[in-house]
Amino acid sequence: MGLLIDGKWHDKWYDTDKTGGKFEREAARFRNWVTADGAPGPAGEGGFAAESGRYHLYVSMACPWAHRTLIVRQLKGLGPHIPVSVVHPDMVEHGWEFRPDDQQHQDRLHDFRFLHQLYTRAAPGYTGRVTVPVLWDTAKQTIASNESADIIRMFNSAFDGLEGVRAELDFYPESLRGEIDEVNQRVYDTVNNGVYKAGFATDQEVYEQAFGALFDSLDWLEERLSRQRYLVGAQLTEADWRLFTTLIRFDAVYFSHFKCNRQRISDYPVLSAYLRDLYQVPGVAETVDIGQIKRHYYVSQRTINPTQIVPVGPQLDFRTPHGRERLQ
Ligand SMILES: N[C@@H](CCC(=O)N[C@@H](CS)C(=O)NCC(=O)O)C(=O)O
Repeated sequence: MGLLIDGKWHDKWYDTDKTGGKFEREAARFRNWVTADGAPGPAGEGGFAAESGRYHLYVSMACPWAHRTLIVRQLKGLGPHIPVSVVHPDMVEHGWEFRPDDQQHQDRLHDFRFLHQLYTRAAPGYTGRVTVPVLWDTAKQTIASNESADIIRMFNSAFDGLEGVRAELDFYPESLRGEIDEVNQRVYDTVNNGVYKAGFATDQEVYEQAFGALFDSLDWLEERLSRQRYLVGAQLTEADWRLFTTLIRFDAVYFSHFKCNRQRISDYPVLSAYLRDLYQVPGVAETVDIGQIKRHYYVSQRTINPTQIVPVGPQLDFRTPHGRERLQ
């Protein structure tokens, strides 16, 4: 675990001393937008046109932010157009890395050993964290984006003109944008990032605040989802996929490792059925790897789990009937 400073790797844990024990997530630095014709998007530069085979997606199966991009890639039918490389779940002294002797965890594009090499290829003097996901542009030889929230929006529409892409599936429909943005904001602050705020806190009060906000939001979601099948109504949107990647990790990791232990998702009747409903959407289960998820958190985050022992439980079964069709 570390970061690049002026293009050099330093092995350092997050510094929460400067922020009173609070974990503050660093903003992503590469914020260009892939668009259908290469016109500039809401941020960054133009010239990133959606072309088959041009972009390569780097992910970790463990990372909830990368997971969103894998789900939208899968559901939109972008697999044949955007190949993927998967880093090894252990993120230790060199940060995210590939394992040349392990088929599943190789850099299929550059044959790099470490993900930080990709960042310095894009920006030799880069200072900042080396995070997944990364959307690499083989034409410009740079990182198009390393912000998952942006990448899922690009995947949602920019590639719609390519063969086999499911243009009819829209996870950010115009008419629902206001409501989606509103839900995303609360879910991001208190749930997606909320579990990290609790888990990485180095101050009791800071932890308790994050814990309180997290469970207030989970209670709010439990109530909201008792009336409607999905977060903004009858239609699946990006808001659901953004929540899903935290919920699916919750009982296996966040409950114990991040001390988010007021209750498990399986103790919430509505949220647990909702989680199974999303898991059972065709294509989604293939993006979920609980083994890599557990391995990553318990082995990599040694300040929290110094023994690096990975717990054996819990028993999880997301395949049982969810009964949520009746809310349609
Ligand atoms: N804003 C980024 C955050 C990505 C992120 O923080 N990824 C984590 C993995 S779950 C990471 O790579 N962390 C490495 C680090 O912070 O050094 C996004 O949503 O794309």
